[in-house]
Order: sequence, then structure tokens, then C-alpha cells
Amino acid sequence: MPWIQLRISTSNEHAELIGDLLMEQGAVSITLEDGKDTPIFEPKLGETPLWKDTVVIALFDAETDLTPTVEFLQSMPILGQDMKYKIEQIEDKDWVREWMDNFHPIQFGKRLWICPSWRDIPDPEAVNVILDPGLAFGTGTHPTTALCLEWLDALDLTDKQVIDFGCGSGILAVAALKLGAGQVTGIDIDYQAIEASKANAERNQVADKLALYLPEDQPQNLQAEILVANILAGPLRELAPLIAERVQSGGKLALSGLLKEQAEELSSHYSQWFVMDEPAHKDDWSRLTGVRKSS
Ligand SMILES: C[S@@+](CC[C@H](N)C(=O)[O-])C[C@H]1O[C@@H](n2cnc3c(N)ncnc32)[C@H](O)[C@@H]1O
Repeated sequence: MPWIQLRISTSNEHAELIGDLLMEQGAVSITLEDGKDTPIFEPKLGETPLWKDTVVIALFDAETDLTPTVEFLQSMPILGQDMKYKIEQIEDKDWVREWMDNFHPIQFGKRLWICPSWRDIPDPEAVNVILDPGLAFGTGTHPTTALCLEWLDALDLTDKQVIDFGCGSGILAVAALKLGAGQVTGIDIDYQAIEASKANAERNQVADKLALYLPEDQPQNLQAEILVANILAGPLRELAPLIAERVQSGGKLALSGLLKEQAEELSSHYSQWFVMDEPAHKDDWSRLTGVRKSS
């Protein structure tokens, strides 16, 4: 079905009200976009901050006459006759198909490949993870996932016990198993992540070695030789005592999901329990690694 979209430049104060009014005018969806290049990396819990210059994008059925909607918005004092807007025709595309067409097999480190389940495997001799992320985070294209995959690839995981905190699509958990881990525990707050991890483990014939839990259900005495957690700096800080408890003495830790400027502070916090290495970086993101001290 073809669509038209109305883009209105406004401020963070008025964006939500304009979005609500456009829904009342028959828009089928509203998207808010950064009007300039001002990224918001890690909002505080419960906050949904908007950019100072925000563009409200309203999608309408292509048959809609937008003249009355534009006139109505121009009559509002917060927009007025000078309202900056644009009307665009949207090509009718199959967005899922488009995303699938753009996701290709990627190599991480020396041995590991992440291969979308709908693609051919480029190197059958490699360690191949066949992946469909479904609705969960984790395709390998994000720098934080890439940093964790490279770390796992460089370890000898043979028969090791591994914990994947914040397992998302299960990409790290399944990669660890394909790299030889004996048993992996994946934990996530999102039930869809648990489902996606289970499906990906089955796809890779390693489901019998993957235990999955919501945080409240994880076993009390759970411990592993290796723990990887790609979450965000805030939760990683809060979870630090629990994460430390989960790693055996001499065991290895990797944390990602943190920004470069957060690396030093988080590393120093974890140094209570771990001998920390220098951080590794990719784009704006970092990975911290360390070895558990004796408790
Ligand atoms: C950035 S994604 C990482 C997914 C995957 N491990 C990867 O590396 O691509 C973070 C995941 O952590 C989960 N998460 C966030 N806070 C969490 C918490 N406190 N405990 C467990 N999982 C959490 C999210 O639901 C999400 O699936």
C-alpha cells in the first residue's frame, strides 16, 4: 500500500502534542526524529528525552488530502503560518524484506561467522552461527556485539561454563557454544529475548546446552568460568556485585554496551573484584575485560 508522509519541524516541547493532533487527523503512525545531529545515548531510567530540534513525521494513506491538516496546524499558535513542513510520497516497500536483503554473513575474529538464517554459508569449515534475531537485539552489526564476539573467538572455550547476561537474540550464548563451551546460561529481562535465544539455539543444534532465565528465576548459586554482559553502563554498574558473585576465582569477564567516556569509571568500579585490562574500543563504544580475583 503506498503512503504519504508529512514532516513538521518543531521543538521538543511541542513534538508530542503535534503527534497526538496528527493521530486525531487520521495519521496511521507518528515518528519523532532528530532535527539536527544531536545523539541521545543513554537516557535515565523512566526518561524519554527528545532532541531540541525535533521533526514529527506523520504517515498517512496515499489517498489522504493533507491540505486541511496543514491549514489546521498552521492555525495553531505554536506552529503558525511560518510552519516548516514537507510532504513526501513513500515508495511502497516490503521493509522486512529490505532489512533481510541488507543483512549478510559477517566474520568475527579468526574462526567465527554470524550467518543470517536466509543466506548461504560462505565458509562451511568455519564456526558458523546461523541467526535470526527475531524481535531481540543482537545481529553482530552493532559494535558492542562485535566486541564481545571477537573476545569470545579469541578464548579457548572448550568445555567451559559461560554466562551471557542480557542475552538478547542469543548471539553470544550460541557463539560460545559453537566455539566449544560445555554449558551456557543466558539471562534476560525481556521474554522475547528468551524466546529468540531458544529459537537460535535450536537452529544451531545447541539447545540442550543452553539454559535460559528471566533474572528473577536464575539459580541462586549460579557460577561460571566466563561471563559476558552486553547491557548498558547503568545496569552494569548496578549488577556489579551480582556479576562478581557469578564468576569463579580466576574466571574471565567481558562487559560491553558502555560508551568510551564511561569506560574508566566502570572499570575502576569493577576493579574491586576483577583485575581489569585496558578497555577496547569500536566507534563510540567500549569493552572492558578482566580476571576475577580470589574471593
Ligand atoms: C544490547 S542487548 C545485547 C544482546 C546480545 N547479548 C548482544 O550482544 O547483541 C542488551 C540485552 O540486555 C537485556 N537487559 C537489559 N537490562 C538487563 C538486566 N538488568 N538483566 C538482564 N538483561 C538485561 C535487554 O533486554 C537486551 O536484550
